[in-house]
Amino acid sequence: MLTIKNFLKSYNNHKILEVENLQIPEGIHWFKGVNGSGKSTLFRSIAGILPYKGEIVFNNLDCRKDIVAYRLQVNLSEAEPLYPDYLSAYDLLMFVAEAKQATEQQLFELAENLGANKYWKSPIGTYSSGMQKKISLLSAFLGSPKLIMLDEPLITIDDRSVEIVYELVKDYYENRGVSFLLSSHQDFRFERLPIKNMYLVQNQAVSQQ
Ligand SMILES: Nc1ncnc2c1ncn2[C@@H]1O[C@H](COP(=O)(O)OP(=O)(O)OP(=O)(O)O)[C@@H](O)[C@H]1O
Repeated sequence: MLTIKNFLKSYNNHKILEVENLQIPEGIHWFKGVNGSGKSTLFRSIAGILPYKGEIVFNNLDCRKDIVAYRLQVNLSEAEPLYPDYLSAYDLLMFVAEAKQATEQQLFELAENLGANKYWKSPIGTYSSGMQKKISLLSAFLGSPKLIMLDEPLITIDDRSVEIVYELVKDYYENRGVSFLLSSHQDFRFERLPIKNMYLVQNQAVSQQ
């Protein structure tokens, strides 16, 4: 269970999002909203990457107080990942795997599944946007998270990879008890997943649909 209370996020004193009280149960949830509505800001706040006012608690772990334990349970794949050009995805993912206490077996299985092992030893600067996106998606499954946020998971990847992401989400949900927050600015992408709740990010607020 994810609880967000008295949440306020502003950039340069300009309010982006305010959430008085939102309880998100276990399951796969879909966050919709037009470009710039605040979906990435919300996900990055929940991931503990952005400062915010208020309280974010997942499974009794406070995002700011239980820093290490919280981050072992909550993973994020960024919508448009930015990585250093000179690193290889392999080096980067080995580092993330260690931080997330993932086994090499899990890392190698995910890399093979997504086809990332075919190119991951080359520098990231040589990758297409879809190849980078797959590295970001892969990194979000590492370790033993209980909540995975995939921000615009289907943009830039090909149809075959979309199928693989659907299968991974279903597998981690059904067999590992992982909950998911998925975001999309489009209306039609996640119907084939067992979506529990839909939320709309709009007018600086989040409402359940
Ligand atoms: N670092 C920043 N500094 C100032 N404003 C920002 C910053 N990051 C985002 N914003 C603003 O916050 C608002 C929400 O942006 P956010 O990226 O969260 O939206 P989004 O719903 O994820 O959009 P998209 O669907 O285009 O990815 C936008 O108005 C954006 O301009």
